[in-house]
Amino acid sequence: MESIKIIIRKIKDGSIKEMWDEFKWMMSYAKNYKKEIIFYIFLGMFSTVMTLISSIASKELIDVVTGHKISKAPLMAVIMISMSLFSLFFGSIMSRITIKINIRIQNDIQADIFDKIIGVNWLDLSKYPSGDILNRFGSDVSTVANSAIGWVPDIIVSIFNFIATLCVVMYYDPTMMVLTLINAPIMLISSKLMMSKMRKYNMKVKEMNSEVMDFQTETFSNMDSIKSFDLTDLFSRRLRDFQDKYKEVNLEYNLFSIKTNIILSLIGMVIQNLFFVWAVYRLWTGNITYGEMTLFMTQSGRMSSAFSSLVSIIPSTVNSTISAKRLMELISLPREDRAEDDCEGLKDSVSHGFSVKLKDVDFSYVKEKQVIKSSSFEANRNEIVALVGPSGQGKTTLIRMFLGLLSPNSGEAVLCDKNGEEVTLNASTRKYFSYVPQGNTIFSGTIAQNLRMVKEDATDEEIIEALEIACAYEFVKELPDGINTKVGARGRGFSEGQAQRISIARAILRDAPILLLDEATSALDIFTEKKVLNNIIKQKPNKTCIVTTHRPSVLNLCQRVYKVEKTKLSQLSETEFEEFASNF
Ligand SMILES: Nc1ncnc2c1ncn2[C@@H]1O[C@H](COP(=O)(O)OP(=O)(O)OP(=O)(O)O)[C@@H](O)[C@H]1O
Repeated sequence: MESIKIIIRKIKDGSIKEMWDEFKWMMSYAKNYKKEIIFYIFLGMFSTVMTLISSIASKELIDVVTGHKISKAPLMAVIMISMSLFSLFFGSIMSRITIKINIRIQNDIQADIFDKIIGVNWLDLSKYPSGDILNRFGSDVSTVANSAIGWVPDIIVSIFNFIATLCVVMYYDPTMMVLTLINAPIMLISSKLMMSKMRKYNMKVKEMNSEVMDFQTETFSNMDSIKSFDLTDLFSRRLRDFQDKYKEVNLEYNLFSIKTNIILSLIGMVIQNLFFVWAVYRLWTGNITYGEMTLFMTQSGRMSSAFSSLVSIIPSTVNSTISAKRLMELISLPREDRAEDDCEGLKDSVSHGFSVKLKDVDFSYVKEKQVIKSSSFEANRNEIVALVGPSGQGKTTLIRMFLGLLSPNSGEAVLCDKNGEEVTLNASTRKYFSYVPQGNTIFSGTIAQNLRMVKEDATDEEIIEALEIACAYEFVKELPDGINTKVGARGRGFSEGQAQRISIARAILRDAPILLLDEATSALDIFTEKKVLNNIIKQKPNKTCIVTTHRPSVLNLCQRVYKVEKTKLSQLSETEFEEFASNF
């Protein structure tokens, strides 16, 4: 009675329903491979039939040797050997098909999930640590892909195997069949009881893996700081702490698995021994032949292995549904708003330039902390407009709003063409912006490849022109391979100021009407900084340039300066500006 109550509780706590939804999601990927999967199942069943025929042939052969049906001997030997060879052959084909489909499904799922993840709303995705995303993208995708191909076919083939073997046993001795079936309800009830605990442990292990991955990515991308602050011992200790936690979680899960395995194996052993005792008894009483006895023993082994593979589907099901759950969570995050149609009308005015406007905007990342409140802003074509203010007051937040990565909680953020037509800033207006973020954003490849990322068909001359405007060509031309010089990830091999100028050149090559420079000239000397900004305005007419800066040298080039402080964005008057600049 108690166990029935537990089962009902498990069903009610929703883990079965949750798993069913996750299963359906995984299977949606397998749908595209119906034909291959059906073929795989067919081969699996065929191989089972071959093995059964081979077992029956071996029974006959034993009967021949022990004095029965002597005339059938050569035929039985041929059948037995050829069936075993057939089954070997089909086993190899199946393994080949499995790997082929598996790689294709894995690539499919990975590509699909990758597209979905990069299409997710920036703010929602930014809440996940990059190590966690990497772990989900790597290990969870591969688990789901393996299950999409292996799961259903394996269940079907194992059930077929079980039933076919059962039929053979029933044909020779129905009591044996009953003994075999005792296994089933016991195994099913115990696996059901294990399910929710297994899911809990599995989730814990996966979360731990994500934490470790996050720690590793963070450590290796901040090696400079770790070494310069002499933090190597600290990070070594942290790694060991993670390893201890990892060990603890995994060992806990392993202990649980061992306990459940022992219970299931004991049940299996009892049944198998009952089976054996019954077969010996039947042989002793002369009801079966030696051949039948051997057949029962091999079939009992086959049935228990078919049953174990059915039971082992349970932990792998838990593992893959948890992976599916983690991936579903990522891809079900809200997608970016791409109101493509709204910005259709802007296409023709690109060469005339655009204005960017904020109208009475409020924004907060989290409810408790307002970042921008009742603020307005305007930057027009042929203008350099500065955003200044103390650190952490919201300058980068405003840049994210211009890029349509963030939307105001209230008020309007719009792009405006020369005729005054306005379009709300969103993911599809992003193409009208060139952005140079804070920090190093160079990718591995050559300098030319880095620039061509934003304009695939750019000629060498266009690349050189952009590098010249960004004052980068003066050092690039001195390099032995010029624009084809290799750059390491994050600009390795170049100084910060050089990497910044390559990033600016890339933004210039994109030739978008609006250029956003977020502290993008911070590593340049004052002279080069001024030269870069002057070049942009002179050589690229109708551009709107918005810069965030802490340096007064840039401010003198700006038509307007906005200060962000204490949630307010306010335009500085000339006197305020002079006062502000003198306080630097
Ligand atoms: N992804 C985020 N989630 C939650 N809060 C954030 C996030 N990014 C920034 N903030 C908060 O928003 C505020 C403004 O940050 P922002 O990066 O816009 O400042 P900033 O003026 O550009 O600073 P700095 O001059 O140092 O670059 C800060 O208090 C910061 O803690």
